[in-house]
Amino acid sequence: MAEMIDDSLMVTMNGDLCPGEMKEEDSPQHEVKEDSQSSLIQLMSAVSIGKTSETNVMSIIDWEEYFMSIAYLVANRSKDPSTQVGACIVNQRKRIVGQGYNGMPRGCSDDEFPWKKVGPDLETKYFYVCHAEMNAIFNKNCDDISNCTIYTILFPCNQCTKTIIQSGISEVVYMCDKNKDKVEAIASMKMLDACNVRYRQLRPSWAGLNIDFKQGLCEIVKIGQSKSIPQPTTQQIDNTKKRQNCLPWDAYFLAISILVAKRSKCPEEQLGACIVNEEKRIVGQGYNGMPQNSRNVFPWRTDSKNILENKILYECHAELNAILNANLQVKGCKLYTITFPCNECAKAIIQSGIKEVIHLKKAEDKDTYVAAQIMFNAAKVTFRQHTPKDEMLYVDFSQIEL
Ligand SMILES: O=c1ccn([C@H]2C[C@H](O)[C@@H](COP(=O)(O)O)O2)c(=O)[nH]1
Repeated sequence: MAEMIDDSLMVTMNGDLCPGEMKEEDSPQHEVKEDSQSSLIQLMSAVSIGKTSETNVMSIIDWEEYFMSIAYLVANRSKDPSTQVGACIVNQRKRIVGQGYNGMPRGCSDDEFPWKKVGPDLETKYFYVCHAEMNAIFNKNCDDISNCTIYTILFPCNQCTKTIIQSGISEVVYMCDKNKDKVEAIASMKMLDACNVRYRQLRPSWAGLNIDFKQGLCEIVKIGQSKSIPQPTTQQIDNTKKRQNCLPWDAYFLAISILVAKRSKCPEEQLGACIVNEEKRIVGQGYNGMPQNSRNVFPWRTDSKNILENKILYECHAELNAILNANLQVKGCKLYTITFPCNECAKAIIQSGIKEVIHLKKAEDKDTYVAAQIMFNAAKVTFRQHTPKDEMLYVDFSQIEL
């Protein structure tokens, strides 16, 4: 049975939630101990935080939209000239544990293997290309993905379905079922039904994703709203050769960081970060938020004379959360982030063994960033600003006919 997704969620300036917001325990932020938390709650009541007269709102991407958006963004790495598919695997704590797109097997050159759709079997892509779902499973960043959900653009074929079932995934959420009458899809359904793996279609309420590298912002483009959004240039595609305009790695990881930021409830600035290992696997992602399980008791404001009523003492930064959310070793990894890390995050980056920081925006001239740079230099953590070639990336959700 198909399920509708929620509209984007809104949060008010003081952190109050609008109807339908996820409970705080659903947040993938790092955990805090319950006992230390209760004393904090008392403290917060004592300083009577909570209501402010401010009415600013910030849009937050819904979990399901977020995971499917990740799948669409990942698809932008595919070299397949005709169909770019993406998939992402999510565990019960709502952490992304695997991402993949359709491509040739490791070591099989994208330039040498065929991308043709028609011709003698051995000369078409079909015998060689690995599907997005299979790649997401093989790219997993933890040992066990049982009871996870896979978000995928296409309903999985029978081969991927076998891999999904054998890896213990318990739910498949897909957008497009254009292949539903093909024998491969029918076989998939038979296997999923027999093995009690749930599957459902996500009906899109959005047309695409507009990633603005200049501002470090992401806009969800709803259906019917797309006219104001710059459309990708249409060029003649040669679908016998590898796709040329695939998103470069640095731009891709920064785009992921921008999308991750869209989960942040911070009304002032939504920030995101991701950590990438040598194999180019994303091992951790994070956004700025209050400590996990803090039940929205902490303020988002920044303007109170009483420092205990401001967010600064409580907010966990995106970089810290990405490190704490990592499922694999972060030693030797790269960290991609929208803004240059503050001195506190710099300490966490250095202590965790991260070796390179790639930031989208220029570091502001403030002591916290100067201190971070001094420490990075001393610790031999390299850092560089990366400005993607294109200022905007439009991720088109209608690229695959629904
Ligand atoms: O579930 C699926 C089904 C297909 N793919 C990949 C395999 C190919 O690279 C393309 C399909 O190419 P067409 O030109 O549309 O036949 O999509 C996948 O990753 N997952």
